Amino acid sequence: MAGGVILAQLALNAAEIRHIDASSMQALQRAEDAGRATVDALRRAEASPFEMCSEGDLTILRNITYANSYVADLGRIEQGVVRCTALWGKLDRVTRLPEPHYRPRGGFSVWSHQEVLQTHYQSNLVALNHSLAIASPSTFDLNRFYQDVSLRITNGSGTHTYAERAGLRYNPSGAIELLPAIDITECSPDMGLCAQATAHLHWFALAHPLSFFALMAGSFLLGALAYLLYLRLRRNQGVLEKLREGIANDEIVLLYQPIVCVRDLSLKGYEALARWRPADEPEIGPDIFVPLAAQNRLSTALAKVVLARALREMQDLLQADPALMLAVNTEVADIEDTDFIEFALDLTAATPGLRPQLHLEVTERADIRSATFTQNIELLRKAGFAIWIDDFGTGSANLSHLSYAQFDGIKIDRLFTSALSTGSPLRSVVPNLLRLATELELKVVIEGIETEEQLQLIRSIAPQIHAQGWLFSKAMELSEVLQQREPYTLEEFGLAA
Ligand SMILES: Nc1nc2c(ncn2[C@@H]2O[C@@H]3COP(=O)(O)O[C@H]4[C@@H](O)[C@H](n5cnc6c(=O)[nH]c(N)nc65)O[C@@H]4COP(=O)(O)O[C@H]3[C@H]2O)c(=O)[nH]1
Repeated sequence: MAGGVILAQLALNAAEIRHIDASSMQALQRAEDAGRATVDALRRAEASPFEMCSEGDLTILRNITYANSYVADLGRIEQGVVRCTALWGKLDRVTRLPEPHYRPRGGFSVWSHQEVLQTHYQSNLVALNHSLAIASPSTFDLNRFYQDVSLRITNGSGTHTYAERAGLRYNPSGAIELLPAIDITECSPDMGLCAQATAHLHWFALAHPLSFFALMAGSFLLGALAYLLYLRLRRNQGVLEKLREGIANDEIVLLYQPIVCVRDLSLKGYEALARWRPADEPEIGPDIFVPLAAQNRLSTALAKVVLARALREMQDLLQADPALMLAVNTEVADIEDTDFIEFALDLTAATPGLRPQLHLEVTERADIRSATFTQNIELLRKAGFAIWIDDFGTGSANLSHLSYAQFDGIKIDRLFTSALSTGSPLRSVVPNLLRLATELELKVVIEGIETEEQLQLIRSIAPQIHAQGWLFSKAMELSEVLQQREPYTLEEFGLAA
């Protein structure tokens, strides 16, 4: 904010200095014009062939005066006495001129009009031999220049002032004069004239109060925005650091949601769903921390702890029932990461027989298609893992995926499941996806079964597929899974065998 005000102040003062300089240049130009015109009028008057103050002479003086806007009157002087003027004619009263105030080069004499005639206005008398020019008060016309600048027209040495005018101020009260007055003088040596312009520099805040307050408000807003941005970055960095520590310190726990066969509702496996339980803080859902990890190169670290924990917690169940599967979520970036592939192979090196029971579900959060992805899918499948495409049919996981690599199955997103029993235009998507899966020999799990009606519909279309959803169970704590509840029955859900 202070920087903005200082810049505005500097800009204002630079503009003011240019303005003062321009004022003195303009005033000097006017003074030169007036000087030349006066000299010209006097020389022409001197050239009059008529007797001094005769009718002919007065006519000549009048004609010169009419044609010259800088000269108010032209007269004749003899031995220091004014004899006549074009305006007044022959003078009865003797008007004796005092000693000239100033004698410029070329035989001229200059008086201040006020000194000679005690007029209230400011002007000059200039004489050359027998001729006298009475300048008009507007000869130097200083009032036509910027009103805020003080102007003074002088002779070259500054001893005679031809005209002067005080400048108005932006800040007439003049309460604050901490800033200096700037004085710029321009001279014309040929004419023996100088123009001096003076003005005080102004405080931006007083000269432009509205702009000042707008600048203050703008700077304040910018500052506040920058501060908020800083806080946000710091908070994000804080959360990220916490997540990094949370992954390392086993704060990522897993819940398990059952997956059943649609035909007879027999239990086919579980999907491991991660939760972040930071110490002394409320649980955080995967919708928040999974994308955060994905955006900050923590995805693989997360995938590793999830896979390791899932295997550690479910190994006994899997070994007890080789038909039971365990789905674990991964990102495309994890599959592309050699570190994760090696980790998965090492982790299961002692129990390779469990690999076909481990279903790695791949979710794509960014559009990444690489040769590494395809190669690693092949590698994992060769090693025995099953690879599934998660959220199939949604924007990020679609048909084009199937061309990258060979997959074992697709998970149909719950978006389409909820459309099944409504008048939604998406209603036909599930039957179409099922046809496609059959053609491509892909296994299918349909997600998000919430109602008996949806289960019934699915059973009528594709009894061979598997399903998961809140109708059967929400994601459960490991302790519940290990209690191994009674198998689901068709009757339980109002279905006939
Ligand atoms: N409304 C409704 N929802 C149902 C129903 N049945 C299951 N769900 C929820 O749908 C999500 C299914 O998981 P997903 O599609 O893999 O979607 C997952 C997955 O993409 C991601 N995720 C979860 N755990 C992990 C993980 O360990 N690693 C990675 N990379 N992603 C994970 O977070 C997403 C959300 O997981 P959750 O919040 O646990 O949400 C789970 C589950 O609780 C239902 O009948 N109705």
